[in-house]
Amino acid sequence: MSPVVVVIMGVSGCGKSSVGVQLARLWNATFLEGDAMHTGHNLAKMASGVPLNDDDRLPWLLALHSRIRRAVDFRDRLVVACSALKPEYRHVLIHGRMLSDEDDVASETERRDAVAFVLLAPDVSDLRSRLERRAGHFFPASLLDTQLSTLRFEAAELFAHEVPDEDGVFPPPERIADRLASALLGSSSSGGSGASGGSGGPGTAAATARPP
Ligand SMILES: Nc1ncnc2c1ncn2[C@@H]1O[C@H](COP(=O)(O)OP(=O)(O)O)[C@@H](O)[C@H]1O
Ligand SMILES: O=C(O)[C@H](O)[C@@H](O)[C@H](O)[C@H](O)COP(=O)(O)O
Repeated sequence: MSPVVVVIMGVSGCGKSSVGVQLARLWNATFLEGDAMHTGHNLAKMASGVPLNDDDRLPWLLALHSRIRRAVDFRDRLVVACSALKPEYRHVLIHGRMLSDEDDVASETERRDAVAFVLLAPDVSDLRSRLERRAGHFFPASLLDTQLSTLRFEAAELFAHEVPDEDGVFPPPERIADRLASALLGSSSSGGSGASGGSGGPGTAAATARPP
């Protein structure tokens, strides 16, 4: 199954919302801002400088899962901005529960293939200055380190992994969105899963095709 849902993931300030809005426009999808679905408790906790834990995040991830599930079932394109920092969290987004023994059965694979994860990973110095410049947001720059230490992923989980180019420049949101949209439109017209034509090198949107 080609992707129906794209989750733009990564730590705070990496550009999830900026890329997500533009990708949704180009790919003709609905955009869902994950932060809009946090509980008041979670927002207040982060605003007070305390990072969320697994228990705080679970209801939020389940709420996002129900939107993702509906999009997959109805094949309604959806782009979601969500930190999705751990493999366990991404599993909840796709399947609506934590990892379990049943996870490798064929029906689960189809659902997994319908959801593409795109990791945005600017340099830490870039992230820090973006967060320090971002006025009026509930998320304090002081929490960036906890986000970076919580983030875990394997290349095979990702549809694309965006990093700075060889000159250390992170691409603008428009360029990332453009490349993602081309890869997604290519993957749906060819009927295949994952991105096609990526070089696999750093800085390449859609560089990492999902394994079959
Ligand atoms: N690719 C980019 N290059 C430079 N600045 C960016 C880029 N993407 C986002 N920004 C800026 O970084 C800040 C955080 O972006 P945002 O999209 O809100 O990130 P997130 O949703 O991941 O927290 C904003 O001020 C935004 O304008
Ligand atoms: O899982 C979490 O700890 C939060 O979701 C966190 O990752 C998110 O980043 C904040 O909500 C800040 O919002 P932005 O990511 O949009 O800056």
